[in-house]
Amino acid sequence: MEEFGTGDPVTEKRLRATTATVYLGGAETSASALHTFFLAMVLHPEVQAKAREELDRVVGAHRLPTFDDFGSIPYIDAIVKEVLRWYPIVPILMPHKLSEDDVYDGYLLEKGSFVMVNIWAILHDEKRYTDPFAFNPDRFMKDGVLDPEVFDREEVAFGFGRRVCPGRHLAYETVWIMIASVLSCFDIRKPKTEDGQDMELREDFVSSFVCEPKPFKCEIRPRSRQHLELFAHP
Ligand code: HEM
Repeated sequence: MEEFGTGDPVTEKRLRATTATVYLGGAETSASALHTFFLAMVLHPEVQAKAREELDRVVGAHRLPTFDDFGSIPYIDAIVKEVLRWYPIVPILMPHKLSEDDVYDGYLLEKGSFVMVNIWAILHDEKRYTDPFAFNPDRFMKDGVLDPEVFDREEVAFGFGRRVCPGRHLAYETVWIMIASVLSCFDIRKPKTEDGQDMELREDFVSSFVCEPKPFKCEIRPRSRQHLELFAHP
């Protein structure tokens, strides 16, 4: 740090605090989103098949997806949006204190009041989302592209106003590239029981400040030797 910085202790303290904040704010949340993604894929092989059709067509089998593919593989965006909507990582936000009087839906909210946003309710509102408890990325698609008419709020999952998640773009892109890369190369399935049947899995989530699936078993198999090589040595 000294080599690149000023050696100023205040700067160093800020750098340490910023690094810790990035880690504390970003590590568990992004990992939880991926955890939710794996559960959704085990439960919905038809979504994997659709994503793979898009990936094979646009990206092909000789390279991994990159950020240059952004905009060309909209179904992957639809999956990211649905992962963040289906079980929002932070279902109820920390209290926000109003810095001035506000009016919402005819109600006066006085300066100094605490407001807690219910992200879960917004993202499961039946008026906006048909069958809101179902995992269905197609709700964000129309005619093969993202539907601009859908109340698309992966942003809702990242909060609002001055305290909105500052890591939201990094988080979205991290989750996007992970999902695109994993689906390019791997098949995610229910594990088999001893008598060869698919093991039953349920949507079972930890209910705490950060929402993520309880541990579950799944099989993650390379689609082929070529896909495995590609993932290991991109
Ligand atoms: C899928 C991943 C993520 C989700 C769902 C998420 C969600 C959220 C939410 C809902 C808030 C509270 C916003 C509010 O109160 O209005 C928040 C705050 C915050 N997030 Fe994230 N986040 C994610 C990833 C990240 C990453 C990658 C970073 C850092 C690189 C990060 C850093 C922070 C910080 C520092 C805050 C506190 C902001 C403040 O209070 O001013 N988050 N996040």
